This record gives sequence, structure tokens and C-alpha cells, in this order.
Amino acid sequence: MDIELKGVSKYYQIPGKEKRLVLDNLSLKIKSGESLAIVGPSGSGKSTLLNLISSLDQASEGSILHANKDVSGLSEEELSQFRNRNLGFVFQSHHLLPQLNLIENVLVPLIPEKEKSLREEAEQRAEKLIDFVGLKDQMTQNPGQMSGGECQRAAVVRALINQPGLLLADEPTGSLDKLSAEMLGDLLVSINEEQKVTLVLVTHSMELAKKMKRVYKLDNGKLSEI
Ligand SMILES: Nc1ncnc2c1ncn2[C@@H]1O[C@H](COP(=O)(O)OP(=O)(O)OP(=O)(O)O)[C@@H](O)[C@H]1O
Repeated sequence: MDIELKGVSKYYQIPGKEKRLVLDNLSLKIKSGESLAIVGPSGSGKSTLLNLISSLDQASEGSILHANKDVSGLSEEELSQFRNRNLGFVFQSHHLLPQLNLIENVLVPLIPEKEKSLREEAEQRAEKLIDFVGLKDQMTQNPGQMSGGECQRAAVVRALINQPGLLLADEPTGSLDKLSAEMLGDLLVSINEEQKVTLVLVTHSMELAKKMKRVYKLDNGKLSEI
């Protein structure tokens, strides 16, 4: 799914304070299957930009097109359906549920209507993906019995369970040690290349950013390719 940002601005208005422009008239095209990193100083608006691309937040000006369609006009229900079907999310924390084991956690976001008729197929897909990320032996373990890096890899599998066209990751290696971060970065690259999932991530880590095909710096509200 191609994504296009056209003249996107975002400002925040806190009562009693001056309006703060965080993203200033940004335009960007992301082709289906690409991988792209957004770096920039703390507070430069990276998460804000990711939230706009994922339709979790709305632009103050401009439009964001997913496969040539502006999703900003959709109702909340349509938007959440759009996100469930098309987007996968990975955050700095894995947010796995401690009382569920790995495969149960991975199956949590299954689209409801898929649950009855296609659950078996989803379970097979989950098992394959768990194998792909090297966690086959931990399939029935709880997050408390897994390392931080393993939990984060499980979170990546969970993000992929509904076969999204776009994977969005906000500081995915931020809570990992160097070796686990390296492994997760390589895993994201192989998912982008082998599963043909478009990948957009935000990071402070240049090591991770450099693994992506394109790297953009966000500073003073503007994006520049580096
Ligand atoms: N809901 C909000 N209301 C008001 N201001 C906000 C809101 N969300 C973010 N901001 C401000 O917008 C700016 C950009 O925040 P954002 O979290 O996007 O930056 P970031 O580049 O992701 O930062 P970091 O690297 O530290 O995570 C910050 O100054 C932040 O305080």
C-alpha cells in the first residue's frame, strides 16, 4: 500500500499557551514494500508523525493518503477497522499480557470475524511466524519466562498476525541491549524484505536507522533525507 503525505502540518494548542507547530508542511511518498526510518532530536515530532501516518491522530492541515485514499474522513469505527486490517504496531515496550503464553498473546489482535472460520489458519500462520523469529521453543511460555529481546520479537509477530501491509514501529529497540537490538533490527529488515511488509520506524538509534532503505531526519518541523 503506497502512502502519501501532502502538505501535512500539526500543531498543538495547550490552553493559556501559544500554539506550537510540531510538523511544518511535510510532503512524503512511501512506496509499498519500502523501509524508512525517521530520526531526530527528542521532541522533534517523530511519534507525532507516526501517529498521523497510522491515523491514531489527525493532521491540523494537509492530507495523508493510504493507497490514494484519504482516511481522515472515516468514522472512528471505520478507522479502527482500517487499522486492524492494514496496520501493525510495535512500540518500545512489548505490552504482552503476562497471563497469556506466547502464542496466545500473538493471537490476541485477530480480527473478530476471522476468529471462527479462519482461526486455524491464523494459528498456523502464528506458528510459522514464531518459528521465523526464532521463538519456536518458547511457544507456550509466558512473557515472564522470556527475555526482553524475545518478548519484543513476540510483539513483532503479534503485529503481523492480521497480515498488515504496513508495519509501524516507534523506538522498537529502545528498551533492548545492544545484541538484542541488533537482532530485532535484522528481523525487521527480513520481515520487510521477505514478507513484503512496508516498514516505517522512528528511532534514536542510527545503527537501526541505517538498516532501512531510506532515512529521514525530522528537525524544526521539517523532514530531510539523509
Ligand atoms: N497531545 C499533545 N499535546 C500537546 N503537546 C504535545 C502532545 N503530544 C506531543 N506534544 C509535543 O509535541 C512535541 C513532539 O512530541 P513527539 O512525542 O512527537 O516527539 P518525539 O520526536 O517523538 O520525541 P522523543 O524522541 O522524545 O520520543 C513535543 O514538544 C511534545 O511535548
